[in-house]
Amino acid sequence: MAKQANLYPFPTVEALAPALRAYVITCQEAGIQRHGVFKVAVSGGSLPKTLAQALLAAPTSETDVVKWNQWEIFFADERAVPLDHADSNYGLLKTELLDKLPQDGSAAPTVHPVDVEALDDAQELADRYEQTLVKSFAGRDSVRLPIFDLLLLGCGPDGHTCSLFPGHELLRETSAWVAPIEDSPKPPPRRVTLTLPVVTHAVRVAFVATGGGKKEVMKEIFEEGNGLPCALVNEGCGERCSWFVDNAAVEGVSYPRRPFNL
Ligand SMILES: O=C1O[C@H](COP(=O)(O)O)[C@@H](O)[C@H](O)[C@H]1O
Repeated sequence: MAKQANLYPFPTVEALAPALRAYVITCQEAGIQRHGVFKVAVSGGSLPKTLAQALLAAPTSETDVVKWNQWEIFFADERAVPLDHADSNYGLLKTELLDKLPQDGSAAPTVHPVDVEALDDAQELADRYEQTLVKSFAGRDSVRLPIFDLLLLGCGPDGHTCSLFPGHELLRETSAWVAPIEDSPKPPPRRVTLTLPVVTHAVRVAFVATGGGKKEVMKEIFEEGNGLPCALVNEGCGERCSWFVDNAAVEGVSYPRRPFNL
């Protein structure tokens, strides 16, 4: 039987953050070993804050190093708004994390925001972002689907991830890498998102879900699935998928927990 997604619960976000850091650094080292860079896509929402807590912490050993200059950061989804808009996932990551890195060149990841020249046309915005991926991944995967070293994802209270929403036709997309959405049920309505095949093709996928507000949907994802986007990622990735959660988010959820060990 295929192995299932890993569920790692922690008492608090403070306890979760060092484990998330260790996991990301392991993925970073694997990516650098494979192709000299670490290609990671990140979500917006509550993720960047927890990620910053994990990655901005002081190193605890010689190998506990975030090699920012070898990171290539993409966005798992983005809203069609200017990059300094309050709804921008890029803007959020910048405020929470990128602006807090040393600005002297010693920690300068390559960051790939969407092309703001195309904000008025979601299809064009998606096509241009797909071209950004094609350029970055070309020659390496030659190139049915890009293979991210890691996707860092959030889980909405309705079970959405990226901008893939429950029951939406986008869940049936099979050929695009990046797709537009004009009718997101969560505002703002116009967005672009990595598609499900790209998400499930990543080397590793990590969800971060914290707080009691997530516990009903976590129960549904892990006990029933119900075709929820997060459950589809679990099914598509199996053990390549890991969930970093606090106890509040999984209270009452029947699913085997794993102790976090790398
Ligand atoms: O709209 C979005 O929501 C999801 C989930 O956000 P959260 O605040 O519930 O963690 C997020 O992962 C996605 O990137 C964002 O565009």
